[in-house]
Amino acid sequence: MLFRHRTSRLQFQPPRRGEELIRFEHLRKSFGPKHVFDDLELSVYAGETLTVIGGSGTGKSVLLKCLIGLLRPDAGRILFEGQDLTGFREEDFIDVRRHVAMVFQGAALFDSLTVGENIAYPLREHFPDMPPEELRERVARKLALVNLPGIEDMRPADLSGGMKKRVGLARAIATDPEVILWDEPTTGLDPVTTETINQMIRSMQQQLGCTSIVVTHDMVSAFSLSDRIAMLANRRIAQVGTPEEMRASTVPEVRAFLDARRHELRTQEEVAR
Ligand SMILES: Nc1ncnc2c1ncn2[C@@H]1O[C@H](COP(=O)(O)OP(=O)(O)OP(=O)(O)O)[C@@H](O)[C@H]1O
Repeated sequence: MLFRHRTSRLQFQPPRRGEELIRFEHLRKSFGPKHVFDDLELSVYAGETLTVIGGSGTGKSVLLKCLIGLLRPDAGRILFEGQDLTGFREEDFIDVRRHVAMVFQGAALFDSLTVGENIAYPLREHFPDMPPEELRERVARKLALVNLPGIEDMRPADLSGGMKKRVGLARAIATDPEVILWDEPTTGLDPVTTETINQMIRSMQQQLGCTSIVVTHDMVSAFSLSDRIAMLANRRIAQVGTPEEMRASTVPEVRAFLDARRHELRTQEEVAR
């Protein structure tokens, strides 16, 4: 069933898999004297999982925040489905965030609300007319999708770190976004929970056809999850390519970054053998 939502400036036609969905064009961003991006260019295609890697402070989180309007670029354009978001007002970004959902590093759940109320929150915001039974049904469906059925009445304080991340994901996908942004989804998790979260990222792509942009320090996850990997260095994208292309890279910044993490990646290959 379709529900009324606020008048939208964003005209969104779901793109076909493989079509360009997002383009960062000549992006510049500084904080005072600190230049984070200088003429950054990057395209993201519908249905792909793109991982953004790079050293600490290279602007991985800033890139995600610019896309959903939490930060504004100084110059350049961000095209979403061909529409330039840089002229959007704060209220226009509410609609962008219905299509592009961010799963925050710390899950960022409201502790005073139950799990069910946390997941219902964005639905109430975007679909004020949705009847309570439809709300309940959608919340239940999203919890089932993250393999946590029936925990609506629990409180965030009673959940493990991995469960919180999955509830954070259920809330992020409550509005059926086309794009999911993952900010360090596996940081601080043990290997088993890391694999569970990685499976979630894959299943969002396979079951829902979502496009994912993943920011991570975890090279093992980056290489196992991604259709493409983009590396940020020196205020721009140093290279973007498939995991195989990145492994074989001769771009100096990429080579140096990956060589410094050779041990992590070698261990992964040994485990895979
Ligand atoms: N709101 C802000 N105000 C001032 N400086 C900021 C702000 N947000 C980010 N920065 C600066 O921009 C740079 C890039 O930050 P960002 O958080 O995107 O890095 P990152 O690549 O995600 O790093 P990490 O891997 O350590 O999380 C950093 O130097 C950071 O201090």
